[in-house]
Amino acid sequence: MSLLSVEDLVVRHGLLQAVRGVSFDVARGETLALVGANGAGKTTLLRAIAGAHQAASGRVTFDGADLSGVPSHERVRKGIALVPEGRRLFVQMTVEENLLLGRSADRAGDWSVERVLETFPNLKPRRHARAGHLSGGEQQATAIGRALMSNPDLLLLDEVSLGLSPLIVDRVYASLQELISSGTTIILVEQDLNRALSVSNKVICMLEGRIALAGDSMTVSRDEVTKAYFGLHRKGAGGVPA
Ligand SMILES: Nc1ncnc2c1ncn2[C@@H]1O[C@H](COP(=O)(O)OP(=O)(O)OP(=O)(O)O)[C@@H](O)[C@H]1O
Repeated sequence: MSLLSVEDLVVRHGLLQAVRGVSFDVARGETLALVGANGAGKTTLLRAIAGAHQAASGRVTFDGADLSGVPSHERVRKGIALVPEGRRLFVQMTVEENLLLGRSADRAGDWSVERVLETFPNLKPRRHARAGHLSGGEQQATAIGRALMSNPDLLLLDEVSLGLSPLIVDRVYASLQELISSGTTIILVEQDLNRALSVSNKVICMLEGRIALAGDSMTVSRDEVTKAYFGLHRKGAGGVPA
């Protein structure tokens, strides 16, 4: 049975349909990369799964339970944790205090402040620093750590590399790789196609609110994804922009 099942989901911002009838499944232990151009609907889809944005129609089923009408804080209790774009840390609070907020879901599991600091060693010396004083990479690690502290079954990561230097992105991804190896189920939105394909088992490319391409990350070609990204696959156009 799938851990997450999304069926014909429609999500609106006012009159705009940002997600238009999207369906897919994620099995336990899988990593799904969501790619697509700006405005394709990736963030809106993640937020709808997390319950941060209400769907207009369709269904999200998690671990066999229909989540329709279930508010976001209840979804965290059920095991869905979102690391939002822009991190959204409490800047006046320390790293440790931000991490401990993840505990409010009160879910059983192995994640502790110590384990987060082991996973993200760059945070160790910053444990008592205010989040507002951290570098971008340290903030990102804190945001992921805070989500892990809820002992999630499903981790939703929205553009974790945004605004970070390539070196720091490498570090964040090295830590993510450990999470993936330990069996955490992840959906991640990533702009960098190579990174998205290398870290995931499955990839979905969104275009204007719809799934333009869904495939196996190992077998799908970069060209196919790039074409789907630009909507060239359905127009039958030949070349892929450089
Ligand atoms: N709060 C909002 N109010 C109105 N429209 C919105 C809102 N958030 C997103 N949109 C619109 O919904 C569509 C999907 O946006 P969304 O942020 O989900 O896309 P995305 O693929 O995550 O893009 P990005 O990479 O730019 O974050 C876009 O047309 C966007 O302008």
